[in-house]
Amino acid sequence: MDKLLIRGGRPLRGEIRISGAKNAALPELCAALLTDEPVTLQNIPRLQDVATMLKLIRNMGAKAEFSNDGTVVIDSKELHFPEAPYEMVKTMRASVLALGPLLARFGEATVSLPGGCAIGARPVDQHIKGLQKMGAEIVIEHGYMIARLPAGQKRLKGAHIRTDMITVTGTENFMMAAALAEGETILENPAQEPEITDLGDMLNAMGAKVEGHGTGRIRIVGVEKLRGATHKVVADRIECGTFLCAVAATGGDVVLKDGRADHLGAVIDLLRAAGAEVEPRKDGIRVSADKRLEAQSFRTTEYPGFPTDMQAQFMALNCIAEGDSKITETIFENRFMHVSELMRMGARIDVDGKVAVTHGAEKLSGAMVMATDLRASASLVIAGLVADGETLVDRIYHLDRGYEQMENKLRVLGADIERVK
Ligand SMILES: CC(=O)N[C@H]1[C@@H](OP(=O)(O)OP(=O)(O)OC[C@H]2O[C@@H](n3ccc(=O)[nH]c3=O)[C@H](O)[C@@H]2O)O[C@H](CO)[C@@H](O)[C@@H]1O
Ligand SMILES: C=C(OP(=O)(O)O)C(=O)O
Repeated sequence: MDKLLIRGGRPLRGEIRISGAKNAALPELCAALLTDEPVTLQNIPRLQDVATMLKLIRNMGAKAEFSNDGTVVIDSKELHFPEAPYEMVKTMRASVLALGPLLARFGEATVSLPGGCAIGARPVDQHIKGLQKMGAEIVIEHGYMIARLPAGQKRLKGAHIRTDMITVTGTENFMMAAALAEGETILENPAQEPEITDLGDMLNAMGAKVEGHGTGRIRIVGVEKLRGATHKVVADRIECGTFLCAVAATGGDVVLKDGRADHLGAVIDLLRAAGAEVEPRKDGIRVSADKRLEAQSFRTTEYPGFPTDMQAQFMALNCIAEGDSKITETIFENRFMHVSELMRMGARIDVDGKVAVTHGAEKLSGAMVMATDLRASASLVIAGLVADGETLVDRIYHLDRGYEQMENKLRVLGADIERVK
C-alpha cells in the first residue's frame, strides 16, 4: 500500500496550477449521460474518483476517452445497462449522481445504495423523495434503488422540491433529472456551491433551461432532448484551499495559478485574520506568510460559509498557530477522525461532540500516522510539512481519491516528500 514520506520544515515557494474540481467533474461526467450526442469535458482532474466514475460509465455501455490534456469525450449513444453496481458504488459515494440522469433519459435506473462512510452515515433519502416527487417509482431491494417511470409515462414531471436540509449531490441529481422532465421544476433550498453553478452552466450549454443556479432558488424548464456540448470544469476550490493552508502553515510564498479567490471567501478571510497575506490575481491567487499565525475559530456551513471539506486542513494549521481555536463541524457527524492522528504528532486538541478546541503548539513532531478519509489525509500532509523530522502517512488511497498529483505539486514547491511502498 502506498504511503507518503515527508521530511518537514521547508517553506513552500514557487508556482503550481490548480486542477479541475473533483466535485464538479463527477456530476458533469454523469450529466453527459443525458444526451445521445458526444459531450467534451475539459480540465478533468486525473484522480481515483474520476477513474471510478469512468469505469462506471463504461460499464453501462457508454464510450469515454480520457486524453493526456485532461479532456474526456463521452458518447453514451449505445448505453444499454443503466445500472450502478455495488462493487463500483462502494468506493465512491458520488455514484448516486447516476440516478437522476439515467432515470430522466432512459426511464429506469438501478443504483446501489451507498454504504455509510467514515465521515458520517450520509443517507440518500432526500434524493429518493425528490425524484419520487417528480413521478419516479422507487423501491429499495437487495441494497439497490430500483427506479422507473410509471407504465405508459415517457418523462419525469416537473415538481416543487424543498429538501429537509441543503444537499449538494441531491441538488445536482434534481437539476439533471429536471433538465429532461416535462414542465417546470423549482428547487426551493438548493445548494449554492460553485460546483452547482458549473453544472448548471454545462446543462445550459447542452440546451437545458436552468436559471438561478448558484442562488437560493433554481428554476428548470424541462426540454425533450439535450445535445452534445463542450464544457471546461471549474477549478477545484478545495484543492486550492488545501494549498493555501499548506503555504501559510509552512511560512512560504506561492502562486496558485487558476485558483479562484471568489470561491474561497470564507477560507481566505480566516487566513488573513490568522496573519497570512492572500492576494487575488487575474489568473490565480498569491499566498504568503512570514510569521507564526494566530489560531482562528470557525464553524463549517454550506456555501458560501466555511466548507466542511476544508475543516481538517485548517485544523492542522491551527494546531501550530498561536493561541486556541474552537472548530464546530455542523455538516457531518463524524468528521474529526484526523484529531487522534494529529495528536500523535504533538497537537493539543479537545473534542466534545461536534466541537474541537485546539491549543496551539510551538511545533509538531513527525510520526507514523494513518489517513482515515480524503481531507483528513490532506491535514496530515500539512502537519507533516511543518513537523520536525519524518512523517509517514499511511493509507493514502484516501488522498488519491481526490487530489491530482499532490506530492508532485508539493515537490515543485520545494517540499521534501516522496511516495513509498
Ligand atoms: C461529490 C461531492 O460533491 N461531495 C460533496 C458533497 O457531498 P454530499 O452531496 O454527499 O453531501 P450533502 O450536501 O448531501 O450532505 C449534507 C448533509 O445532509 C445529509 N443528507 C444528505 C442527503 C440526503 O439524502 N440525506 C441526508 O441526510 C448528509 O448526511 C449531510 O449531513 O457535499 C458535501 C458537503 O459540502 C461535501 O463534503 C462533499 O465533498
Ligand atoms: C467528502 C468528500 O467527497 P465525497 O463526497 O466524494 O466523499 C470530499 O471531497 O471531501
